Amino acid sequence: MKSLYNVAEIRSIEHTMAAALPAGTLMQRAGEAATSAAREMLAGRKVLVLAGPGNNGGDALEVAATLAGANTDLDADVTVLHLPGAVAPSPETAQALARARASKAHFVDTLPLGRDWGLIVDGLFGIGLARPLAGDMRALVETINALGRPVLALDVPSGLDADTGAVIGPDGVAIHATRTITFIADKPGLHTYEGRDYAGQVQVAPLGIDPGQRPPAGARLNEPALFARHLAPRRHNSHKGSFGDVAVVGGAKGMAGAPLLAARGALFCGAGRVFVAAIDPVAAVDFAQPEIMMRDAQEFDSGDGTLVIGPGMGDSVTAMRVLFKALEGTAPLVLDADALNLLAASPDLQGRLAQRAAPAILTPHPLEAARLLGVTSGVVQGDRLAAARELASRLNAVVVLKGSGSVIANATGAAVINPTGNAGLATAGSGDVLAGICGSLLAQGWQAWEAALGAVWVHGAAADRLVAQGSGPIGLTAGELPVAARAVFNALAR
Ligand SMILES: NC(=O)C1=CN([C@@H]2O[C@H](COP(=O)(O)OP(=O)(O)OC[C@H]3O[C@@H](n4cnc5c(N)ncnc54)[C@H](O)[C@@H]3O)[C@@H](O)[C@H]2O)[C@@H](O)CC1
Ligand SMILES: Nc1ncnc2c1ncn2[C@@H]1O[C@H](COP(=O)(O)OP(=O)(O)O)[C@@H](O)[C@H]1O
Ligand SMILES: [K+]
Repeated sequence: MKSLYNVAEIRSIEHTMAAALPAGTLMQRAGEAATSAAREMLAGRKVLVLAGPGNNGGDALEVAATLAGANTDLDADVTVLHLPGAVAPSPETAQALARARASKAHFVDTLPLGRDWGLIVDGLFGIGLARPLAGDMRALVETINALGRPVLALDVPSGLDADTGAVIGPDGVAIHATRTITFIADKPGLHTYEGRDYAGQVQVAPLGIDPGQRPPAGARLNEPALFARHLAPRRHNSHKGSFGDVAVVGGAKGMAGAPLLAARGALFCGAGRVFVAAIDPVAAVDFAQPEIMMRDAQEFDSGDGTLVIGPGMGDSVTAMRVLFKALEGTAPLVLDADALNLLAASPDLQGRLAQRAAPAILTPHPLEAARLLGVTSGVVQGDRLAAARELASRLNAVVVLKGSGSVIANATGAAVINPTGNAGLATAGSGDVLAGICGSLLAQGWQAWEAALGAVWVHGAAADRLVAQGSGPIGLTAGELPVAARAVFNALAR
């Protein structure tokens, strides 16, 4: 299980472990693990180590001391830019400083110009960052980022909030790392919002702390093990009725494509029968995908089938009526796009959704989530896990808060961050495909929680597959996702 611990949880584990070990052990282990990572990354002799005022700086000083130590086989030329704070360092950091001072590393007060660093080690701030980087510190981070050299961040890229993945602001900056070695356990902020861009490749160094001894984490990373129980091979003796019906309700005038994309997502991920119930019907058949059955939303009765409601649905009276009927019924629901906006405008509909017994998955992007919560999208993005959890608990549904590192949350407070996907998905219609995949898995009998986890994982992996094949991220189209999702899904099911 890929657990994600927030700062409070990490501090508590650290506290327990530090009490059980000789003083300074954890920092020495952090230094050793980071030194191995640094050696793997070296792209030249010259190493710049940035050491801040706290224990993150202590970790960096351990790295400097080892890289430039007497016992090393490395011919590294280590420069330490040490930025002590106003308060005295912790005993372990003081010890690391003494070790570094006694090594061949040379200490400087300002960043030397024009050096072609083979590696920069970022030990400015870790989980103790308390306010935005400002003044000289801000200028230093901007200069380092502009150098474009390989950067190994210790624990967290300096300036990034380890809980939320936001650059600590207002008006803050953060180190752009090539790789982050994070200590004790993985952290949510490295995987969502701005985290993926700033952290680069993430490596976890447990520092000898047995994962089995850690308390359960508040969040985790998505992985197929979380939904694997639904990934059974198909029985020979099956028929289209075995895999459920999906009806996509949407497609107001000028937005006929959105429900078709969702319908294809549903079809290619295995739903038995797929309908589009259009608010403003324009075609009797989709000639590119004739398997999809076209209906008029005003007359359509989906029976027990799963409803994916919202793609391109608009906010007409018809749309409202259809949504109201869906909420009154007992069908499993996926609510996306305009259905979410209509829901946001109606406390009555929100109450009805919360009272329903049948499963529901909501797939808001940050602005849709903000409308539902009555806040700005900045507030949502500022703490994506909290926003997703709050929505899930208010609306008694599984919520997928989309975006880089989509967050899946449920009404009991569980939260999962999805690691698949890439910026190729930042294109019109990819969310429609996701909604269709969610509906497809619900229709095939998956529990809502696992359907959301599976759909988000497969959707992201489909985009990763397309990028690996050269079809993105630039110019990747939503229409390519269903076929790629099918390949990913079948590979998982095998
Ligand atoms: N305590 C432990 O047992 C371990 C701690 N470790 C390291 O220790 C780090 C946490 O250490 P700390 O709690 O000392 O925190 P940090 O080293 O992240 O930073 C805290 C220091 O920075 C100052 N500060 C915070 N925000 C600032 C800002 N915007 N501008 C200027 N100064 C600012 C604080 O006043 C404090 O002096 C972890 O991220 C990890 O790297 C590791 O060595 C593993 C073991
Ligand atoms: N940078 C990114 N990295 C990973 N996934 C992304 C990224 N940008 C967008 N996505 C995903 O693409 C989809 C976009 O959905 P949405 O915003 O609803 O767009 P649309 O309504 O045009 O389909 C979501 O699944 C979202 O998580
Ligand atoms: K750091």
